[in-house]
Amino acid sequence: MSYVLQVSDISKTYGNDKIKVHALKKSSLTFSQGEFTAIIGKSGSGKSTLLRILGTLERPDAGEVLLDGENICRLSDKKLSEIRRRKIGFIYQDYSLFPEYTAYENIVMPIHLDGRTENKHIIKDIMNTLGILSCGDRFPAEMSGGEQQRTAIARALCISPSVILADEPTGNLDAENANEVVMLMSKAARLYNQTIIMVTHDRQMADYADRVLKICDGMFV
Ligand SMILES: Nc1ncnc2c1ncn2[C@@H]1O[C@H](COP(=O)(O)OP(=O)(O)OP(=O)(O)O)[C@@H](O)[C@H]1O
Repeated sequence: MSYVLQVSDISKTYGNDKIKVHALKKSSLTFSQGEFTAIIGKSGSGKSTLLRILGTLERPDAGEVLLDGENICRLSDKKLSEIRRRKIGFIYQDYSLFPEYTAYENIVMPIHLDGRTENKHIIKDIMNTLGILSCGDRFPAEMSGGEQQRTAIARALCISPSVILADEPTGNLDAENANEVVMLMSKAARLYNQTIIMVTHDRQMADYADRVLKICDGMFV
């Protein structure tokens, strides 16, 4: 079976000779195409460290990460930024939208930054799926938190990345909006066969995922 992401024996240690924090300890995981995975664990268990390594924002001290079969731990910074642009979608707790651009402009920004032109039909289809078709001309300040996060999800989906990494995507939302956002992520994974990995504190949010992984002190249990 081929996997979108294959993580083998990765370790990450922070600190110096006196104080060492083993954030990840020889962790191995695989992620399949179209699978929506939730990663849960207590504060400090290593969730964000893993997501940063999968997102090529940090390198592990040992082990390897294969994205579409390519070891992303050994690539140059230039190649990594290309991979981030084309193969990885990011969703953050604070939405990270540009306030001076409309929802539509925010959504298509990664395509434009890559020097390409968007297919308007595909963008409209994604916006429709996420229930934000009517928000296209609005600025982030004119949208609710839920609408802003759905815009951020559309932005991640529109490049059809190999994987979407979502770090506490519901952290700033009330219960109703949080449920809706995660339900839509689950729907998008199915509809677009999109691999999504979500880190969350919230066990209830994790229930929407196809698979829940628990991390404890840098190890998956
Ligand atoms: N840059 C860093 N320098 C030193 N220690 C770090 C650094 N980043 C993370 N750590 C430590 O590594 C461990 C794992 O941190 P990480 O941020 O991955 O946990 P987390 O599960 O995402 O926590 P939270 O849910 O609070 O965000 C923690 O003990 C943390 O203090």
